[in-house]
Amino acid sequence: MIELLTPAEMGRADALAIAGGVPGIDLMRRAGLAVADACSRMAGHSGQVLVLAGPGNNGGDGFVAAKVLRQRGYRVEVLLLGDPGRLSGDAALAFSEMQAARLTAGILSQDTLDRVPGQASVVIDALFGAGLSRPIEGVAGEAIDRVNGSGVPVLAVDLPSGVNGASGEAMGPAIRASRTVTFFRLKPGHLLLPGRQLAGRVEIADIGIPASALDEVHGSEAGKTWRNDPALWGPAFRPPCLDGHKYARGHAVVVSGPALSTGAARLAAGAALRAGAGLVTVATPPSAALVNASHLTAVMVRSFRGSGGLAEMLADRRLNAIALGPGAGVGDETRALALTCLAGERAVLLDADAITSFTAEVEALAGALSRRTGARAADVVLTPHDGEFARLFGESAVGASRLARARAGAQASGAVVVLKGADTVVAAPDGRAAVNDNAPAWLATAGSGDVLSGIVTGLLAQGLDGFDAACAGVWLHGRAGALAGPALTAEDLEPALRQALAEFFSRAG
Ligand SMILES: NC(=O)C1=CN([C@@H]2O[C@H](COP(=O)(O)OP(=O)(O)OC[C@H]3O[C@@H](n4cnc5c(N)ncnc54)[C@H](O)[C@@H]3O)[C@@H](O)[C@H]2O)[C@@H](O)CC1
Ligand SMILES: [K+]
Repeated sequence: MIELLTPAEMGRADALAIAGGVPGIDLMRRAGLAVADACSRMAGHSGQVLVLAGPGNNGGDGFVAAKVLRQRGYRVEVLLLGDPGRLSGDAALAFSEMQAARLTAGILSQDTLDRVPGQASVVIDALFGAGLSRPIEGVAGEAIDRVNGSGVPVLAVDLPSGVNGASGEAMGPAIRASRTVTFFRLKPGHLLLPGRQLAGRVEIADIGIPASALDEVHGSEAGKTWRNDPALWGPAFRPPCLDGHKYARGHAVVVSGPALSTGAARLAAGAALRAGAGLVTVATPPSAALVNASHLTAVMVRSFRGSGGLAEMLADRRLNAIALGPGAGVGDETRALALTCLAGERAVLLDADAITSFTAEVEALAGALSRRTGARAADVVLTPHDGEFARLFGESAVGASRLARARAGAQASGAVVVLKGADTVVAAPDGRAAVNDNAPAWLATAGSGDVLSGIVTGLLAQGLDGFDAACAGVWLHGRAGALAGPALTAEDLEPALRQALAEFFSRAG
């Protein structure tokens, strides 16, 4: 279940299920039951539950849950935002079924705000879900502030109210939930920040939408979106064959910076080797050759002079993946090296200074990419963090969500874009995208990005395509960070990567 559906796609999946003969009220009853089950687990055998219900179908799920919880013996209070007479469709039906079970609703207003959260041991947030269309204001916003300030555990229905399901952005006040029950598939807003933090632990409930609906709705004009998970890229990443040769696993090159900035390239090179590249060479300017050579053992060192020298080295077609950027320095020289890397039939990763060397000149980069030929023409990966992304693509892209920005960047450049952050997004030029959620906060440390570049380059050398290598690299990097644990440094990631790979291969069988 790694597909992510936007609220609009989810609405179409609901509609397809209904058109296929599953009544909408049945979907709502199953949704509400799943919410009631989650609430029972949170509240224990007894307790008081406050249900905040909105005017749409999210509120409808809340009415079903309220009724079920009441029947289970909980004390339940329902406060409805708006006029019950204006409820319509399945929500109106669920409201009357709740009333038939002798549970009435109060109206959420200034007069009833002091009952929020009152004596409740759990608050069910059924104000807004997929239908949130503007920032929450007025009494609903005040109720959200009161709930958030109370410390009472909150169970959100589908999405924490106020969170945009497509982007994870908080549109005005937003519920801070301890748990969220969503339906059929996760939404991008459950993984993108701040939505991920506001949703708490997310559970996915099956409400009877047939899997066939997924084929029709997942991946429309906006492209497919997934949670970054081994299920996405695992099939493309096989362990070495018993009768394999190291040359079959590629030869990665990492370009070193000058004498005083060589550590980044060595971190990347070590990670590329650990990720499984058969051979790894650090390509170094002559001034840094000695310092690189004195620190490297399994990784080879070769010196080159300027972009002409690098082009000569790269004439060896066995060098099938190259990384440039970590410690490279910003300027014309790095830019020329990047164009040299791109002008050949090999996979290329550009990071850090290599990206910044194209500041506001994405057309120059895109032009070089468009001239690429051969089987690996599309295997170019850019790994910017937010600042580097803004420098390359300009401020205009800054307002959009990280998912939309990464997609726009991939489309504008023609490269796979890894927009790094706590919620790293990987996007391909054709619109495919994956959102990563396994990286611990400890991973934000000096040199961590260099290790990521190395892992991705090592995977590119083994023949993974740009999107798979980027997704796998980001996931393995996050997993290595989690295994290395608190207070990790970039040096700790390489041994932890070994453990992450061992885990992955043992699960993949
Ligand atoms: N048949 C279905 O479509 C199903 C829907 N389900 C539930 O239905 C939800 C989606 O229902 P809806 O599409 O009705 O949307 P919501 O219930 O999320 O909200 C829509 C209503 O809120 C109003 N609204 C939106 N933003 C507002 C704001 N900031 N301030 C005040 N009012 C605002 C809209 O005008 C509309 O009346 C899902 O999140 C899920 O919980 C589930 O019951 C499963 C089945
Ligand atoms: K909600």
